[in-house]
Amino acid sequence: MINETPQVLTIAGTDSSGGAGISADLKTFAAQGVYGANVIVSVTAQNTIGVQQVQMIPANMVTNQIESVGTDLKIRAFKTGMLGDAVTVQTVADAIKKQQFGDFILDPVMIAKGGARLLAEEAIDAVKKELLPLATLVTPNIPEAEVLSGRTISTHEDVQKVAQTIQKLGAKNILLKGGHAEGQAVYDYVLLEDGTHFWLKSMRVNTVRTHGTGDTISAAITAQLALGKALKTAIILAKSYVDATIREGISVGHGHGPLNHLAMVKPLNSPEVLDDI
Ligand SMILES: Nc1ncnc2c1ncn2[C@@H]1O[C@H](COP(=O)(O)OP(=O)(O)OP(=O)(O)O)[C@@H](O)[C@H]1O
Ligand SMILES: Cc1ncc(CO)c(N)n1
Repeated sequence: MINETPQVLTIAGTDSSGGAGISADLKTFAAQGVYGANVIVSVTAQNTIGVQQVQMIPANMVTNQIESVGTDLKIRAFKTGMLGDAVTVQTVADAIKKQQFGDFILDPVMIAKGGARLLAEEAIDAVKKELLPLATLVTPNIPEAEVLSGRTISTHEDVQKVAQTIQKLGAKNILLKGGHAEGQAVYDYVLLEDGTHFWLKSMRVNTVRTHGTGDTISAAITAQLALGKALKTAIILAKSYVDATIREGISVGHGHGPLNHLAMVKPLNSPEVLDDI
């Protein structure tokens, strides 16, 4: 008998250039060895240079996609990415409360690398009130953490204080990603539900090919939780994965290029091809 394949879900937007959003999530899920389902809340005309257009999907279609997944698949963990507007945030919150999808990783996507808004200003309150309290882990980058907390970050001490403020808003566990800071090392900070914390330090890769790094790390954590890892282990494994996808980069597009999601997949062991034996 075949054991049931671990199944996960992403609820997010598409990126026509294939590097971020749903594309990054599904590639990450596959590379991490889990089965990925996808609920699409928005379609973006986007490339490595910027976001040219955003089209939101109607609320009832978002609800129906979530119900279709819920009535058939056994989702062990799920994540949200770009949610676009307040109606969609509310729709997703209402729909996921009716499901048993396991651990919820909330990636509070707000602004794309090129500067385009992926979450309306008026939707920020809805994310804080409706989604933060439901999440197992929230994964803001520095600007997103500043918006959620209403405080600014310039030092490592600020990072810790901001994470504590976000926890007081109702978030259980926080991964505050440090990619947007400066310096030769990147420091991600994790504050856990029990009040313990740790830093993940890695060397910064000098590259512009960082499109979808946030999507990728949150998808990898989702996958590792579905595979049964404890949260701390899942975060560490996911960080190692995103680091490899940046380090072993590929060359696509003219701007912030995508990651190499297959960085850790070993080349196949090819057979020798013989005319005769
Ligand atoms: N140049 C880099 N070199 C090494 N690691 C990086 C680099 N940039 C980002 N990271 C890592 O990638 C992960 C995502 O961090 P970041 O702060 O860039 O998220 P993000 O802004 O949400 O990403 P995006 O908006 O592209 O999806 C973190 O673990 C961070 O440490
Ligand atoms: C659709 C989409 N989701 C998330 C991001 C952030 O990486 C992006 N650029 N586009």
